[in-house]
Amino acid sequence: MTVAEVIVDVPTMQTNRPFEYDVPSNLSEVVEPGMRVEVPFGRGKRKIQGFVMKLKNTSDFKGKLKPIDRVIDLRPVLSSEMLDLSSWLANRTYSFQISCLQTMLPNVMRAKYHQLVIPKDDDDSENQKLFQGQDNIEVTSQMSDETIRLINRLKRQDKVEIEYVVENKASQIKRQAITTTLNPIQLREKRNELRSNAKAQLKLVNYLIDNLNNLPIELSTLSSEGINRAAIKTAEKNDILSVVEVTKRRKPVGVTPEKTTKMDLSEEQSQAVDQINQAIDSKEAKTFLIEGVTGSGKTEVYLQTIDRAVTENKTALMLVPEISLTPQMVNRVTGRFGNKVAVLHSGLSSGERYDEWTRIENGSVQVVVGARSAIFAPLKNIGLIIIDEEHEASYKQDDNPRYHARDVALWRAKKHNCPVVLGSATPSLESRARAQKGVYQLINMKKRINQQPLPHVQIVDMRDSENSAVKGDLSPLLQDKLWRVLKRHEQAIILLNRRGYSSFMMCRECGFVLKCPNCDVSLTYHKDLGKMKCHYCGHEEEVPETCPQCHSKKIGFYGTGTQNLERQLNELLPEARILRMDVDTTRRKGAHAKILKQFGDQNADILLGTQMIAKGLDFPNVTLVGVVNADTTLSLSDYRASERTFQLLTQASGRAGRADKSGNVIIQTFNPDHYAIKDAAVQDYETFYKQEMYLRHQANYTPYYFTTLISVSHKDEGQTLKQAYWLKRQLTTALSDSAILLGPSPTMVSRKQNKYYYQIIVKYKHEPKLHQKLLEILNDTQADTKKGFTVAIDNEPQHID
Ligand SMILES: Nc1ncnc2c1ncn2[C@@H]1O[C@H](COP(=O)(O)OP(=O)(O)OP(=O)(O)O)[C@@H](O)[C@H]1O
Ligand SMILES: [Zn+2]
Ligand SMILES: [Zn+2]
Repeated sequence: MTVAEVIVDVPTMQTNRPFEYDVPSNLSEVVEPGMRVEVPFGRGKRKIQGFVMKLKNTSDFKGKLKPIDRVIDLRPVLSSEMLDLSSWLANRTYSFQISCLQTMLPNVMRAKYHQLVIPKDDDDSENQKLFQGQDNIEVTSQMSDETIRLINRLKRQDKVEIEYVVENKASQIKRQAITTTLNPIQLREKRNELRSNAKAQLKLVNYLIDNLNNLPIELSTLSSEGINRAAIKTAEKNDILSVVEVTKRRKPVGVTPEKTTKMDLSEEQSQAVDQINQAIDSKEAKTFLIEGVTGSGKTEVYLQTIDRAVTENKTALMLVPEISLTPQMVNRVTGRFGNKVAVLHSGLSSGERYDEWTRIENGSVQVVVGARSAIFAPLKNIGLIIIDEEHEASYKQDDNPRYHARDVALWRAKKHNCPVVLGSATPSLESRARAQKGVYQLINMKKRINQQPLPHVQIVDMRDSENSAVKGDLSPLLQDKLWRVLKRHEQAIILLNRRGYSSFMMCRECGFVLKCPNCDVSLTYHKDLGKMKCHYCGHEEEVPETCPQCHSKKIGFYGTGTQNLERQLNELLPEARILRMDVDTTRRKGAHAKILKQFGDQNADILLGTQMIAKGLDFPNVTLVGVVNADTTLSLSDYRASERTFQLLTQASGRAGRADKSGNVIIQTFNPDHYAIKDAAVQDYETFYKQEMYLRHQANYTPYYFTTLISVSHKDEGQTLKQAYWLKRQLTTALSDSAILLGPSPTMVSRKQNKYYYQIIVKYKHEPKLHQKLLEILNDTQADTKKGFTVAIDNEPQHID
């Protein structure tokens, strides 16, 4: 007997474990781990999907096992590595294993697609029997078991292959076309029936007769031949032709970049490359942290180490933040490795994405570049994993499963015995601290390429009378610098910092930001309460009318939009060509790339935008970067506020003066003395790191403490709060005295879709019972599902809001 362990697609706590099913003899040669199957579940005739995790010969189950109904995939869609990973991930992220399994598959495989069986050998007698002259056959649920078995045997004998075909609206264009069932003789008869003054009809029928080999013919083609819709309609009415829809496959557009070759490395680069290559050669699952200033040439280090892996017939995986997955970055990789590269990003239609996934899965590519979810790319024999801009919060998924790509990378590296390279000019404090302890190996790159100096940064104190007197958001100094850049035909980047925007209060006279007396994070305004509130401990107070520090009345909510700023720039510099990049201008597919190309081709002078323009960009003609409002990030109601500010300012400044012209940066702020701003101005990561570590230590935050965020929601606010307090009591019993419990407090938007959200923060160093307790809590809350509670657990949250 063969028994399959199956994870079923019923995302509840009770079903979050493998269920055993009998593999009926007709499927015994078909079912393999990693395939999806359809199984009966529960009472009644309900059929659900599941993933086969394991096959075995015995079962402890006393009764009669239900049989697997049918297989959905004719080949495994997940490897054994991925199956293992899903177990680990589910446990680590407190999510259902079924969600983890599904997360690993490309979107389309969760939706609709066809499987085609294609003969590799047309002359084979069994193939002839199966295909009966057809090019391929589609696998359907009606197919007999016998046929499925035959297909499976042929597949094993390598006589057929199975291809997934996506029914994809995005990558296919539907067009109208005409076709006819009439033969030339019938058509001529029809023509003879036409009146001689029916000129349009005559023309159409003649055209049809001449082009019978080209059917169906698109309406657009006909129209260019001077045949109009009316004529087609009439012909349709007279049964001469019919109008049909045809689909045309859209080829992904993209220019193949010019082939590049290895650059001669700088001293620092070659030291980095040597260390990493050595780890690749000796198959060491070691983690490197490259702390390299902006423009130090980290990308070339990535490329040359990837090259080593590829040369040794291994594969390499490189993650970049979605937003820096620009053509510039992609071209650098494809320019070096050509068609050995697969690129995964959200700009692809799901069909294109699926095609890339297939190329990876069947071993046609050796290098994968992609955003967060590319960490699940089905690569075999991985020799190197790279995470660029490793500090980026976007590497953590916001929804279930709340995984961090870095954790998954480290897990996979251990499986494959390969090094991981984390790179950044501004590493996350966690990673830098791990390097301090020797868990990661630190590689420093302190110099820019070609002896270029770091840009010259000036901090503008917006509290100064000269600056506060200006109408609008641009200080006289920034105005002057912009004007000079234009005159020299160079380019500028203007950053409007929108993070944390307008929910906090700041005094425009003295820069004072209203903070929580207990938690050292800023208070945020809760519209529904009309009060200022702390997201950590729940402390609340009235909205102040005057500044508690200087008693000025200029305290208020603070912020300008990009459109407004664009208008100000236009008024100030009417001759300047300005590109605006924000959520509004980048909504359409490809818009982001288009704007960057326009700027790169120097068809604009100023690129104005939000966070999305701050990192990764490498434009040689940019000599000025202006940050309009450095303070907004600083006022995030999150203990990472200073870290985020430092990172943003350093990264943004790093866009200036990367080639042979030197760069200038202007940072406008109301908090010129803040260490995050001062250290960013001199691009001094190490000094910032020390200061920030000291403060984190004082306040018991990461990386000195682990953090887990637990949020609970329900339609009724009283119920939510009650449940939150119950949760807190549960946790208290399981935790030692050294753990810190904060809350319950309402989240930033405490009411979403008519549900109330409260959260509890656990800070701890070593709590062996916590994990089990959290699983129990999830379980208990699930049992209460009828009452409509949702509990979410976020391990090491990236934002607390
Ligand atoms: N060895 C080299 N010789 C000449 N030019 C180089 C070399 N290495 C890198 N460069 C060039 O230096 C510039 C900066 O390199 P790169 O973009 O990799 O910097 P980075 O370290 O990734 O910086 P950031 O963190 O700001 O993105 C690029 O234009 C790159 O082509
Ligand atoms: Zn003040
Ligand atoms: Zn507080």
